[in-house]
Amino acid sequence: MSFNTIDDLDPGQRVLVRLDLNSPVEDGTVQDNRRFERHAETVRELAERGDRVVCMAHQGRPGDDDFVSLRQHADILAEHVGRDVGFVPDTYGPEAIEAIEALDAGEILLLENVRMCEDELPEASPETKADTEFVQTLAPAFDAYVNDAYSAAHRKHASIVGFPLALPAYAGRVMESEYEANTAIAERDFDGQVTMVVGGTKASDVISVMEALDEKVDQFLLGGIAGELFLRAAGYPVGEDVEGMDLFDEQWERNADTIRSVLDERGDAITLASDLAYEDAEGERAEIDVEAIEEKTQGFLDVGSETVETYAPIIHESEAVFVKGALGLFEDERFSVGTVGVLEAIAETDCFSVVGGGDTSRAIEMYGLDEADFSHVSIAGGAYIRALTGESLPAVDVLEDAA
Ligand SMILES: Nc1ncnc2c1ncn2[C@@H]1O[C@H](COP(=O)(O)OP(=O)(O)O)[C@@H](O)[C@H]1O
Ligand SMILES: O=C(OP(=O)(O)O)[C@H](O)COP(=O)(O)O
Repeated sequence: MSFNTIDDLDPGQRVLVRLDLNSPVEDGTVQDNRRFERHAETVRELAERGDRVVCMAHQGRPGDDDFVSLRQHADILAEHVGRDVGFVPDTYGPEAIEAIEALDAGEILLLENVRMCEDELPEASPETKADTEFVQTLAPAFDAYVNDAYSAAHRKHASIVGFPLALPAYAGRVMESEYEANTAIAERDFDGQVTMVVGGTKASDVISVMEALDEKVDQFLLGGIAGELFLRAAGYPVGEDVEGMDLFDEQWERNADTIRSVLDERGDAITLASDLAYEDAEGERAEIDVEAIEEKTQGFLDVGSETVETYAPIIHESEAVFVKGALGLFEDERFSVGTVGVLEAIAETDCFSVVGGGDTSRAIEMYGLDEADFSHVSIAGGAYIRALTGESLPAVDVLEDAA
């Protein structure tokens, strides 16, 4: 390992731990997910060693609906850790410092959403971030900093890259295991067919992975919002916003040229959905062949069953399958057919398989699939993509420099 881990940190200290508890928020309620379960292991280990454990994390971005307090996160984390997790509605002010100083050995505290602090977000160098009031005020209350937030490791934010310059820095268990698994994949070669299932909401993630893994991946199977944008580039009347949506047009403006050129150059390696699913007037799932669509009048929320029947045999023939992003709005059972169908096909084979994405990995537990049927399930989205494409991660770079 190129950085220090908890094994290198003496127990009984005051430890500041960066977690990634960024979660789906539905009607103001934070949804439990794998990130809590995974990070709980690091937090429990530190508490059991007699450390005073202070956690910081983010939720959403200012201006978005899911930009909320971490109060609910503290309760969900506590359930997974099996110990109380205190919460203080402050990031680094007097209230936070007082709560930190009041902790006893083995106690756990979660600070308020770090993105409520002005110094956190604008991306900057580790030196600039280390110099902020946030880092300079909080760091002296601790003996060590542990970064467990692998899924936010691609961000040059204060809580990620600033603290390692101000405190002795270590990687947590999630950081360690995700780094090991995802980096190994980038360096691995496969003899047989390599397939990548790409979907989800972020077209730019999908494009960058398709461009960077051009040589390595033989077949890309598309779905989700990203897949619909590719259908639009292929000439189908879909992939645009209708009825107050804001998922497609802005992404299309930004990415249309790249999507067209990827499709042009790698068309033979790209399979698009042949049918799509939507909600009919009775509120039931209905499907339509893409050739039969004359005009988009409502949202398409999943790929259709025929598409799944095309994708499954391609997966069965593969030696390695990677997944990034869901093929539909799987959180709604009616539109889980594409995502679950593909995951089931992967689980049936003994190919090398990795499922990534904070949201997408949630489908595995939601639909009763067994994590043991996959080689690795990553709780990271953007960071996983960067690792797969061999890009370095700022959080890992600073941990390495610190070591
Ligand atoms: N057609 C669709 N309409 C609305 N949402 C979709 C559609 N297809 C996929 N999604 C959503 O995409 C989300 C996952 O995408 P993304 O955020 O890119 O991935 P991740 O967080 O897994 O990296 C899922 O929560 C799913 O509901
Ligand atoms: O959920 C996250 O990223 P992901 O959606 O790529 O998995 C991370 O918490 C990073 O959040 P951000 O993309 O708002 O910086």
